[in-house]
Amino acid sequence: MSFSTFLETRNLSVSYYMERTKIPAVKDVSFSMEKGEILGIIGESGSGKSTLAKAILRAIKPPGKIEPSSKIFFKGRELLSMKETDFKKEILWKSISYVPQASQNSLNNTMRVIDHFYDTAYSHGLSKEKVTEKALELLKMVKLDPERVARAYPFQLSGGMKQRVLIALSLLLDPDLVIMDEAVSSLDVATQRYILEIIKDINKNIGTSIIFITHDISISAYLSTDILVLYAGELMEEGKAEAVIKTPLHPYTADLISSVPSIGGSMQNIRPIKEGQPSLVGCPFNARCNKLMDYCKLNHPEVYDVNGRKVRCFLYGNNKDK
Ligand SMILES: Nc1ncnc2c1ncn2[C@@H]1O[C@H](COP(=O)(O)OP(=O)(O)OP(=O)(O)O)[C@@H](O)[C@H]1O
Repeated sequence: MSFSTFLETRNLSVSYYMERTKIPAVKDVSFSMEKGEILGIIGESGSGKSTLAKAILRAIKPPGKIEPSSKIFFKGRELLSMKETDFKKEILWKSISYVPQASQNSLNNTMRVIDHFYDTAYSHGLSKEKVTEKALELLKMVKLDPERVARAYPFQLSGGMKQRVLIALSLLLDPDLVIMDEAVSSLDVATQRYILEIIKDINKNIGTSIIFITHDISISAYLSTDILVLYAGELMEEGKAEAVIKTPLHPYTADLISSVPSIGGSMQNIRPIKEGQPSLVGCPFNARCNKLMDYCKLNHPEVYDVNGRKVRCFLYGNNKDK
């Protein structure tokens, strides 16, 4: 790891140990991100996006387990080997915070919005005056009427407003990184766009780095500076967003892009992605791939470096004589 690396996972693997089977949800994922990036993590349902986010937050609960070979470096510290109390005191909320999936339900309807800010700040020793001042400033930043919303109960707010409250809350302790899991998925398209603009502004104006998890590649294309594509728990492609969207290298990324009207081109060019389950033998995408070679059926590709892009596909590996 270079000391300038902001976040780096190395061989991160997470499995859920059920009574009879082991579900490997995240497999050997190695990626890094620099400060100031908006990294979009995309993939279909079940591809391991939330599990990856929870691993960085050390929020994996049994039957889930982070495999021992995994490492997560953040600003020069290895997070998984930190004492839990140190992680909670020094990293969580203060350096890395999050907006969880289905987050609108994570607000407590019996507490006013401002009390959620007091609650979050409580264990970090901030005075009530300071928290009030900061909360109002943040509510304004996410384009809410600060005084009115601070006094409101969550049930008095729309879904989009609650989502903005949660984004404001995630910024309370000035974190370097916020992980947002499907933060706009449940909202209508106009509200989504409005919130994506706010997220872009936060990134630009206060420099907060963001990991934005979504199953919708058009959202990622719109928001992200960098994109990481997951399939069946594995990194399939990673690179600068513009390059990934304009010239996708992995057949799966290409299929995701051409299945979406807003970035795939005209309606005539839209192709639905072939259905199928991840394969347990060979390349996990082999049952759905339109560039399938015989070799992919039995062999598992590693991640290849293609001009600074990462891609897990034999089209880019040295597979001659195979
Ligand atoms: N608590 C759990 N117990 C058992 N298996 C789990 C648990 N949480 C996730 N999994 C399994 O791990 C795999 C990855 O799930 P994960 O929720 O991380 O995917 P995801 O890409 O975030 O999907 P979604 O977009 O639907 O949330 C799936 O096969 C899922 O069934």
